Amino acid sequence: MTGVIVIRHPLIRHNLTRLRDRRTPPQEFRRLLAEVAGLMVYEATRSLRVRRCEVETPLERTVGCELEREVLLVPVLRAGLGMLDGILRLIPHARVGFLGLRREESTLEAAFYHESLPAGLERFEVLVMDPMLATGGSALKALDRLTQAGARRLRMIHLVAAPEGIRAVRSRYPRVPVFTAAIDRGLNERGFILPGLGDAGDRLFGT
Ligand SMILES: O=P(O)(O)OC[C@H]1O[C@H](OP(=O)(O)OP(=O)(O)O)[C@H](O)[C@@H]1O
Ligand SMILES: O=c1cc[nH]c(=O)[nH]1
Ligand SMILES: [Mg+2]
Repeated sequence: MTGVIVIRHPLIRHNLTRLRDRRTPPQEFRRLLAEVAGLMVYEATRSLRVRRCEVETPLERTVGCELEREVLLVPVLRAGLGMLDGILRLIPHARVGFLGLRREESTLEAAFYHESLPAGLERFEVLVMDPMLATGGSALKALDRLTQAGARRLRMIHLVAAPEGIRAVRSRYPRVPVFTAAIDRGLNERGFILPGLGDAGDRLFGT
């Protein structure tokens, strides 16, 4: 599928398996999720544009490069928070915005309950993070809101994606790349990803 990048690094695959394991407790789940997110961001930011700049070394002036645009990280609450620290470790100068979305259990419809975004989203490279892409309803709401607020350069980063969610995002946002560590088989009747890893938010926060 074009625009969908499955990052299959051995360390990511190893840790993802630990995250899938039902016996992994919240403390370990949190650590592993942050670690995998950090490993994924290297690939997810590979195509960020840089521009030439000059730098003075202790010995002489030379040419280097710097990121062309500011980076904005947007974790989708709650589960996206589990990816934030791992990504911030690699992009410490990034700004951070938040979108709070909760999927209603019976309808699987996602509803907003929080938003905190900087002004002038046009100037950012926006990296939206959420470990789970299931029906795609939450991702679409997040993308709709961010584009409505002016974001032009967006990329999604997930841990586990269902084909249903990928199709939903790619059909409405064909130019937004989707990075994931795995594409799973599909959804069960309650909208959970199979085999998946269960409810990421609950496992992260022990609820
Ligand atoms: O693709 P979808 O069908 O919309 O499902 C995916 C969403 O469901 C989960 O969040 P949830 O609503 O459980 O909130 P939480 O992170 O607070 O647990 C997950 O973190 C995604 O945001
Ligand atoms: O499998 C799923 C689907 C939605 N949200 C989750 O946390 N897990
Ligand atoms: Mg949840």
